[in-house]
Amino acid sequence: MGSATKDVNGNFAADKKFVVVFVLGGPGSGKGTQCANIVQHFGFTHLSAGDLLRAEIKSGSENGTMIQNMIKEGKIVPSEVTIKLLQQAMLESGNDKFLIDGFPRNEENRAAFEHVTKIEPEFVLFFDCSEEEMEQRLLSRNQGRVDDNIETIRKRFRVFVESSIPVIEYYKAKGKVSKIDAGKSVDEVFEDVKAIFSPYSAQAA
Ligand SMILES: Nc1ncnc2c1ncn2[C@@H]1O[C@H](COP(=O)(O)OP(=O)(O)O)[C@@H](O)[C@H]1O
Ligand SMILES: Nc1ccn([C@@H]2O[C@H](COP(=O)(O)OP(=O)(O)O)[C@@H](O)[C@H]2O)c(=O)n1
Ligand SMILES: [Mg+2]
Repeated sequence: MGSATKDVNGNFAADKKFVVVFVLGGPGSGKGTQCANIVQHFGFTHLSAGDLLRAEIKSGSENGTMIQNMIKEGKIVPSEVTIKLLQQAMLESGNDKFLIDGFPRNEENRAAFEHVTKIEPEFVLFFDCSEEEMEQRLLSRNQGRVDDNIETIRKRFRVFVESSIPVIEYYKAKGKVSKIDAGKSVDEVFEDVKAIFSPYSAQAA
């Protein structure tokens, strides 16, 4: 049970009780799909940075236009915006175990989150998938997303290679990355995911 208290700066500096798993992988690698499965089996709260940013656009926030433009271009929104949304969602959830999906996506995201929250991830789940497969999946995702078109997809692949892979390498050097072959079927991937999360099953509701 987490007592999700904030300190005076509105951050989690004094609270070490949160369990955070970063869920990373290229666009279309299956992060959201597998997080939904993990939530059901292991009692985590799923926070997708992309979903939070899209909700912020819909809410009519003053940052909405900026966020929308960045997403259309496949660019990474400044950390302060995304981290604020993540912190709010963590506090509102009342939970103490989180899957943070699609974050940190670059070095700025990573360093700022660590600085502001003082939270170190338990581990990083990395969904490894070929660009050919991810492209197919994104082009048939059919969620009406402004960034699921071939032009933006190519830009997102470039951002993933140039900015997000270095974050995965950073955690790999710390021995924190669990890499999953995400090119298989949803059920097969979840079998591998389950094996990684089994130490957490005793804590599930
Ligand atoms: N293992 C899989 N095999 C085939 N299609 C998948 C698989 N995992 C997810 N998908 C589909 O691919 C698309 C992208 O998955 P999603 O979970 O949204 O990925 P991400 O969050 O990494 O972008 C969705 O339409 C989803 O239903
Ligand atoms: N940490 C993050 C995560 C997403 N985003 C933005 O949101 C877009 C969609 O992210 P997403 O995680 O929903 O995308 P998928 O990898 O799930 O396809 C990204 O391409 C970025 O423009 C961001 O700026 N910063
Ligand atoms: Mg997603």
